[in-house]
Amino acid sequence: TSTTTEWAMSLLLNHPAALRKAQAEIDAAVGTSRLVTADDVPRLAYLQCIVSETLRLYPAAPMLLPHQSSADCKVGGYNVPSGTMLMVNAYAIHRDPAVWERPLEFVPERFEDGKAEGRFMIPFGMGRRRCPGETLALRTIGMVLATLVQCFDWERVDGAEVDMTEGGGLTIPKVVPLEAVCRPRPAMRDVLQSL
Ligand code: HEM
Repeated sequence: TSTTTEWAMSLLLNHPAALRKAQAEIDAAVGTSRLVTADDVPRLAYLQCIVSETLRLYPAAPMLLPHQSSADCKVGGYNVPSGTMLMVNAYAIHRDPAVWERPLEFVPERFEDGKAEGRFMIPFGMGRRRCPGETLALRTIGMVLATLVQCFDWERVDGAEVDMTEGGGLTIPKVVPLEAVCRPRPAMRDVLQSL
């Protein structure tokens, strides 16, 4: 959850227009006289698009978790004997140019108005062993992002692009942890001071 939030904020810092659009959406839906709440998050359609696009580009478990075939089976024409360890490359599936236009670019709009419906995305796996923490994770990421975007103006350190190098392994950490400059938004000062 924290890794995905860090990728999302990194992407927003490198795409200030998307950050402004998310802030405008929250201002219109929630205003600046109170903090965004968990009940608001489902109504923040663009914010959800940002989370989806982040999970498409940087799925926290890029190879899902290892599975093992419980019986001999055939997958995509390959014979898979019982007891074989199987890895699913969700990272490659999410960046497949046959499925996604401009697959390497951050374009949250591709998820707007159900446009991406039917496209195959599996950041939480699928089937019986699908991630049971999905709802909690999506709610947490949505709430944290919405609060950070509503309460603060964000800038890159010295204006330099945020480094997006990906670390290897079972998860997909940022090699260079995100550093950013945040300032309380003047319109939110009263709300923040009353906390
Ligand atoms: C962005 C956040 C998260 C992502 C991307 C994610 C992704 C995944 C993936 C890909 C799997 C493997 C699914 C498969 O075997 O095909 C998994 C399994 C699992 N996840 Fe998550 N997860 C996230 C957050 C969480 C949270 C917050 C919790 C718990 C509070 C959680 C609990 C679990 C558990 C217990 C399993 C094992 C399920 C099983 O094998 O039956 N996950 N997750």
